Amino acid sequence: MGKTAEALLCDAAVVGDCERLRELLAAGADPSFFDSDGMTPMMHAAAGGHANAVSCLLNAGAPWNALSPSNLSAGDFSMLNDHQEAFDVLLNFAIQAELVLGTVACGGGGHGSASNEGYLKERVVFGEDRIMAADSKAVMMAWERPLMEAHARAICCAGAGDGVGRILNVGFGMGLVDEAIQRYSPMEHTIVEAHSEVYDRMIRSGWGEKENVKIVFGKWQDVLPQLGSYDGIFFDTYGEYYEDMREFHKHLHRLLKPGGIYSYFNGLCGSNAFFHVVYCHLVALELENLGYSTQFIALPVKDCLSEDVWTGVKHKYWLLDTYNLPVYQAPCDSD
Ligand SMILES: C[S@@+](CC[C@H](N)C(=O)[O-])C[C@H]1O[C@@H](n2cnc3c(N)ncnc32)[C@H](O)[C@@H]1O
Repeated sequence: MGKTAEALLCDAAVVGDCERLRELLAAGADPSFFDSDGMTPMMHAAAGGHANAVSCLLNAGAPWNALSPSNLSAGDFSMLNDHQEAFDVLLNFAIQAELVLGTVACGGGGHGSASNEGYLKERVVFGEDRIMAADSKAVMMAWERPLMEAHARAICCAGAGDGVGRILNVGFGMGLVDEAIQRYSPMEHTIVEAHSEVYDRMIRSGWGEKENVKIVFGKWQDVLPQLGSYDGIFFDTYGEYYEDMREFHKHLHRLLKPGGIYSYFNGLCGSNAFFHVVYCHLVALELENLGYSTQFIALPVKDCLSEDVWTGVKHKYWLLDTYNLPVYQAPCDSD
């Protein structure tokens, strides 16, 4: 029996034969086909570094975000095999697609993709090393402590000399970032928290009595009028979507002082390396358009993430070896 048009498409993609690909596509071969190994023609083209074949398949409607059985996309195959040109083609296409169509690749934002309203009404369970919401989903986990310490450093250590000014943290969770912020003795440290049980726990553990701490209870969306302007801001909520974070970004021009530093928990698409890169670029594009300068600090996380960290957790929200800590600086007055 002869091969199907789709199998031939995969063969042409493996060797990067663009003429043959065009012929087969023109005759109606389906570019979104998965072969018996769960690979699409574009994954084959990307794995072989055939950038022109990747373009040809994208133009024919092949999905850039299809996943193999091991959860790898065409972009991941280009990254894994160091094929820069094929990677660039896929990255540019994915950014354009996400800009137009929104959150195709990853519905969720940083921590969790449950409904925020639903989560805020649920009970949470506080453990030694985690806060859990319903359905065995982790709201926050202690393995992130070094990341939170690095975020605190980024938002507190911007200015030269004069001590640390006014800092805002949105989302208290386990208080890891806030503990780290306190070590810099900021002039003022405002914390926004919307979950009543997390808030009660903060109060019970003495956060309300700290001289430089101001706690604002409520959803950040509702308490914006109570907030001032800050030298450093960290954003890390739960159960919100990328769209919610974008909404928060619309208020940065008022919340962040000129030259101030903004950072957020960068868990966007934390279970797929290529999708994660796409979302790092999307946020950077969005904030650079507003005049912010961007820097990502690469932090290895393999060592703090043994498999048993996730015992009892339904959704492993971070699977990558490197955490990209975002540091955005607001334009200075004179910029
Ligand atoms: C991932 S935890 C934050 C972890 C924190 N960065 C730490 O170092 O422990 C997210 C927190 O955001 C809170 N939260 C969720 N939605 C919120 C909202 N809309 N406004 C303010 N806080 C929110 C959650 O209750 C939770 O305490």
